Amino acid sequence: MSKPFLSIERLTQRFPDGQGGTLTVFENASFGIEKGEFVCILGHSGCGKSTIMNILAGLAEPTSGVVKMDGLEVAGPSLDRGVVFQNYSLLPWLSTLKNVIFGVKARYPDWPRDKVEAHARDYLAKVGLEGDVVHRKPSQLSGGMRQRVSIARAFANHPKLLLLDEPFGALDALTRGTIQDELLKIWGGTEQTVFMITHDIDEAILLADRILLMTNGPYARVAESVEISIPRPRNRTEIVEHPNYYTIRNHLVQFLGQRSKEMAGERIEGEDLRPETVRIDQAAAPATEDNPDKPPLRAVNE
Ligand SMILES: Nc1ncnc2c1ncn2[C@@H]1O[C@H](COP(=O)(O)OP(=O)(O)OP(=O)(O)O)[C@@H](O)[C@H]1O
Repeated sequence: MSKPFLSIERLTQRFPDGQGGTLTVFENASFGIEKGEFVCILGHSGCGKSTIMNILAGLAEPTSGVVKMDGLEVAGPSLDRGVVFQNYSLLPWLSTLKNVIFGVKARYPDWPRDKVEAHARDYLAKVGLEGDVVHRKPSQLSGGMRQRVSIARAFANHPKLLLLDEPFGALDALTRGTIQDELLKIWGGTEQTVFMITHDIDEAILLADRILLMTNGPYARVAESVEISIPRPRNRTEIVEHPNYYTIRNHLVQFLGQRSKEMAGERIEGEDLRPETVRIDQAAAPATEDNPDKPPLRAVNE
């Protein structure tokens, strides 16, 4: 089998637990992400999602294991990997436009000034920021606008991998909805691979090709990889009509509400613990007479 674009191999993270012992957040976690995939990760607070993201970004080193992108080991941060955090991380002394230009200049040092500026404006326009607003400083923008700038800045740099750590966590539901749509639009036109942490099940179903489900820690595991068998383009109002929507949603709710806790702390021996692939497709296998209300669910081990 050929290696995926991003390959997480036997990742283990231990921290001192503050009482003279060791906390094992996860052990021998392995999974892959294909080029162009949009993958969300769901799990309860403290299971280790941000730790995984920081390792993928090259901002932290695991206790053991490796991450490879395009076959090369991730060691330290790189412009090939863009990160968007919940707290925006814009440069407060620069205007909106200059915040984006700053990143583009670093990425494409040979581009002439006007090309850099046009490119930055183009990406800001894709998230609905045009006109005078691009000259405002971050402190003069609303939370939703600031997050749009962060997303425009990240996409404008064409990173091979985009890491989003709960980018909409601090936004109200309406703004969140609009920016999710913008994110889908901006991602749809690229080959970009996205790995995103969210706590919002509906957001994950709307955006993702695949959702990774983590059990509670310690010894958390990426237990399942749930394929979102709903065609694109998707939109918030129509997606709920799809026959797979509620079956997938119920599966995720059940995992997070019950199974993630039942499996908590379970230490599984193994060198290479991979998630089980779950495909839920009502259309492919409709409910039968013997089994009228239990949706068919196929779990495939890869
Ligand atoms: N530098 C550190 N030193 C010690 N323990 C740490 C450190 N960083 C994280 N942890 C612990 O590792 C575990 C995983 O933390 P992490 O932030 O990755 O969780 P998370 O799933 O992202 O949580 P949330 O959803 O609340 O952001 C937690 O128990 C946390 O307390």
